[in-house]
Amino acid sequence: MGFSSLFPVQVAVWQETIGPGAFERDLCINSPTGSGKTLAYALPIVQKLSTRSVKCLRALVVLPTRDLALQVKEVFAAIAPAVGLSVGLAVGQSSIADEISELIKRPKLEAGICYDPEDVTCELQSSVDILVATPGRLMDHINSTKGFTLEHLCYLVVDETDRLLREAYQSWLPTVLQLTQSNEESLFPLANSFLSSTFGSLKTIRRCGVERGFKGKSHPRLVKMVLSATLTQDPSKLAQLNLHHPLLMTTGKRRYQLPEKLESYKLICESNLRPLYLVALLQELGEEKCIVFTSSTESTHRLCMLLNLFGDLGIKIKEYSGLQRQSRRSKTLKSFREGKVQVLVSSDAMTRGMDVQGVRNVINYDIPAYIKTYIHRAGRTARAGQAGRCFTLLHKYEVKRFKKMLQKADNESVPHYSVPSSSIESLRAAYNSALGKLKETVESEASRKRKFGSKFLKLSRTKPTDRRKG
Ligand SMILES: Nc1ncnc2c1ncn2[C@@H]1O[C@H](COP(=O)(O)OP(=O)(O)OP(=O)(O)O)[C@@H](O)[C@H]1O
Repeated sequence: MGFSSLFPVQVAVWQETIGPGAFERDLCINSPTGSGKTLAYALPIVQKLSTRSVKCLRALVVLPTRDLALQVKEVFAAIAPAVGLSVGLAVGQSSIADEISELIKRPKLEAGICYDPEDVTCELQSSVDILVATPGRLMDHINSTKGFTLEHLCYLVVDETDRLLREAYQSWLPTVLQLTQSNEESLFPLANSFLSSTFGSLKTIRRCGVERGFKGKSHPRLVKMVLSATLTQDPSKLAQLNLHHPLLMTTGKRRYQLPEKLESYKLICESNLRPLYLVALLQELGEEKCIVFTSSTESTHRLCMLLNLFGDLGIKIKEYSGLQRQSRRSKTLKSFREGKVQVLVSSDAMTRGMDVQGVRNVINYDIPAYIKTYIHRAGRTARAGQAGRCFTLLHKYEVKRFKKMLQKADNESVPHYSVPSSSIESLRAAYNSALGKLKETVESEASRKRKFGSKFLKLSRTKPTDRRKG
């Protein structure tokens, strides 16, 4: 991967997981954004599994979003094949049939014999040793994919833990924990009957020893690693993970820590002039890659439209938000990675975990509501020991709240950043004209939506089959 040495969190996790006494405890890792947490768990898992002799699903990594899962899969894909391990991906908004054929090995067809997918007696095997998944699609496979089993699972990673614990996603966590509990350690004596009735054909109760590929070795339980840059230390929340003598590994005394080379600035302006200040700031930053965060998908959409109506700013600006289709988002992200787009206007869909090389600046167009949000947004820059800047646009009445919020991350003073008033004045005419055009665009969008809505309503009053097509 071109790395010459390990980052501190990678060394610390390696020492805790490899060698005598390894993985005696589950690990809770709280380390700043961009500090290399992905490789910190990927390396020991791949190392540990490198001696396995039978292919089956032994490591599961769960992440909250599809783009994040893709990113983590790439990290595993860079190191796992070297020791003969395969990595799979289970994420929403992609064909489940294609995914199943990637994840499950069909029995070899002998001449003249056809494979019957309904035949429950035929043994299906996993094609992958490591699976990177989002919770929804993971549950789809658990509930309905023949041959998909967590019976052999040795490692469970819950990345962006605090975010994943907040969202229940069809009870994915209790389900995974139930399915991976060995019989003798089961707290639920009725688990077998519960599972067989709840999950249909599922046959995935854990057995120890041979089936998990650790004959004669000392790993009878499922090892868990949970990580975040803002990991919760609330025992009642962590209890959901049923951790085994958990060990907290953290970089500093504080829960919230910003990257060392991050510089935070505040830019004070009147609320109605924020777009002007933003444009002036973007012009100053030139072609440096930048992410502008807003507080909602709606304001992301409008702000991006407004910026693009400003006339030729000489910067390519695109929207990235939960309002868009996944395919559109992925395309935008690719262009941003490749440098074809310089500015992304984003809702919080982008805040967690995304790693894009060369992002030098982050701008909070709206003040984040919580320090956690600030940390994850700002953490899209100043990654991997690089320098980066985070600007927050504030009304003067918000300054006190902002200061208090940043104190939680040990950031006592945030300097002012000012843009020359001449830049603001020179942009006024373009701003007024852009506002006019924005009004027209928003109205025409709304009328298109209304038309589409009434068409959809008409369709929905016809046959149910037509409705599905609509
Ligand atoms: N040992 C290393 N040497 C140099 N670069 C590294 C090393 N390990 C990881 N990196 C790079 O550091 C960047 C950040 O890594 P990663 O995405 O794992 O951070 P993270 O701690 O998970 O951040 P976040 O909390 O935002 O998800 C990536 O671009 C990765 O390629």
